[in-house]
Amino acid sequence: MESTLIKGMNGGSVVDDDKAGVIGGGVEDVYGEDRASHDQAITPWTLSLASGYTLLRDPRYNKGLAFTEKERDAHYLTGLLPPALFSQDLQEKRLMKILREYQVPLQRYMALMDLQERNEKLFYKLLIDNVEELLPVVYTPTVGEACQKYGSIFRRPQGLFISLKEKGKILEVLKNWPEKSIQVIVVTDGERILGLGDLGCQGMGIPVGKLSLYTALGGVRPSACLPITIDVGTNNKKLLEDDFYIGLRQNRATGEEYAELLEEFMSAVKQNYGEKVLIQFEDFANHNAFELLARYRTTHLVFNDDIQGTASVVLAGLVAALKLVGGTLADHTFLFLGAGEAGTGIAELIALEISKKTNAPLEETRKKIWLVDSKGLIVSSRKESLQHFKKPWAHEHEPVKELLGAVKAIKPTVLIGTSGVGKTFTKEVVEAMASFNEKPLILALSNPTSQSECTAEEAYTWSEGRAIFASGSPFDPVEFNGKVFVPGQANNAYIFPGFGLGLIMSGTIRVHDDMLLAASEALAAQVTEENYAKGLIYPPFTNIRKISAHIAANVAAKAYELGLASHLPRPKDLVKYAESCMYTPLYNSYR
Ligand SMILES: NC(=O)C1=CN([C@@H]2O[C@H](COP(=O)(O)OP(=O)(O)OC[C@H]3O[C@@H](n4cnc5c(N)ncnc54)[C@H](OP(=O)(O)O)[C@@H]3O)[C@@H](O)[C@H]2O)C=CC1
Ligand SMILES: CC(=O)C(=O)O
Ligand SMILES: [Mg+2]
Repeated sequence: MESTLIKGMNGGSVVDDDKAGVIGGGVEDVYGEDRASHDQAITPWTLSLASGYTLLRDPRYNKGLAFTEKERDAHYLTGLLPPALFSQDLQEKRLMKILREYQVPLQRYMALMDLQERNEKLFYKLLIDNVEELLPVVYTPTVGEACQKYGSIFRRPQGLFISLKEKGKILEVLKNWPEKSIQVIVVTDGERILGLGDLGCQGMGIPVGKLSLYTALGGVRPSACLPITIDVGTNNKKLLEDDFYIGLRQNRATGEEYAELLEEFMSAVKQNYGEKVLIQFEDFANHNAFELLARYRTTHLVFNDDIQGTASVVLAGLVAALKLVGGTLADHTFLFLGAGEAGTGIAELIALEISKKTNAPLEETRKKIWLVDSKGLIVSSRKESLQHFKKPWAHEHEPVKELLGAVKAIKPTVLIGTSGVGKTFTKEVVEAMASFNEKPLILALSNPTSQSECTAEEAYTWSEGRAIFASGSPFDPVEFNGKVFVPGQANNAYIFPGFGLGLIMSGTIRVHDDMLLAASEALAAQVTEENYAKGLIYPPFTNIRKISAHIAANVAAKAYELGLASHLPRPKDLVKYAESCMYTPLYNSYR
């Protein structure tokens, strides 16, 4: 086969003629490319081939019918495409029409994954321009169903699979990944996928989905994102017996065997990608999650989204909600259903924020926060038998077995669901909240929708329209007594993309709790009077890139303040700098 060298961006054959382009999400396309987020120059596509056939199958550079006549000529594409020329906007219009025709959410998910595999820029343009419509497809709730059925819908592998079989050669496996300049890794071991439990290797849908949000919502370029699933087996009997299961067919490795694999992975990542690669732990079970975070937070740039990202987003919602319910955080009483990663992570950040604001010690500020787990209210008489992360919450109180009893005994102003169990905020629970609160604040955070502690309709109806409600997975607006209530989405997707961008653009080497508070503060500040008027405690996702830029700026500012940032000098205007770092999915022209 005769070789023809085709060069991309750095070969000088790509022209930025989209400089003035504006795409959705409220961020102007300053550079037409995401240059400022590059540590090194972009690797161009340099292919040896006889025709442009390969170019059409390279999702990073393929433009499909948007290749111009000149490009078709220059890149051996003539005849490989039908004659029509489509603009990127027309391509988007066509695809959105097709997507809307699918009745089944999983079909939309599969169509979007196919698009990502076929034409990356178009995929991200769709996602950014139609974020509210497509978020529930690439993310919760549909991604949950996709993970459950991953084996059956599997077409082409996405991300990197590292299994127990690769023990001793993880560095080699990392080197198989085609991209060398990685800035964010989202990694799972699949043991606690949303509220759906152990999905083993099929949890891969989560890192893939989270990273597509890193790009669409936070502007981190796709080539810098690496989804990883660590497969140590699964204890899900149904999957082990499923002919189409794609993972190792064995029970989960635990103890030393698990710890050694993770240690090798963490060392290999640092060796291969350096000190500044962000590793986001996602959907690990809590018996590993807390330990991994504690072990690696002083040696690596690590962030646990379920513990820390969730805490930051919920704190933002609570701070914003004060405008509607009044008082300061310290005036409120919090009750959680669920005392795992999300529950105790949020509780700790609320206590920290109150402590910072009031100068009261943490031990004191924790006392207004109560948690219920599967055995009932966490109280001091249970202390001995509690997991370490629950112990700080074992306050003096008589034992209470059920949530309803706890609600009646504690009389919280804020009720937060982080149990992973649906329908647990019953009519009686919501009515009790509404009986002693003028505006009960109710957050049903568990994902996906099937696991939500209650629906938006239930929260508004049972509280007679008085609840301020937000949920982990989205719900449609609800009409009650002639008034339309718009529920917010309390999901860590508001935080992690901007948070990660802030770390990357400042070259930060460690995550500090104050950065979570900084992210929270930035998000809360983005809620407008118009949002409050609708009862919203989060801004809509439509402007998420603008929001992410503000979060990134606040996080980076904190990193510089703490002396943890390495990109010097510090840019003067961090919001503008964050925006200039963001990847935009507009096509380049090829000479
Ligand atoms: N909206 C968002 O952004 C986020 C939402 N989540 C969601 O939160 C949920 C929990 O996640 P995570 O905290 O990581 O999970 P964990 O497994 O760490 O914690 C679950 C907690 O819920 C408790 N629990 C389970 N069943 C019941 C029950 N019937 N009654 C009372 N308590 C119960 C468990 O009790 P015990 O300890 O006794 O077993 C445990 O304390 C998931 O659905 C997840 O999708 C998570 C992160 C972010
Ligand atoms: C949103 C998320 O991270 C979770 O449900 O696990
Ligand atoms: Mg998660």
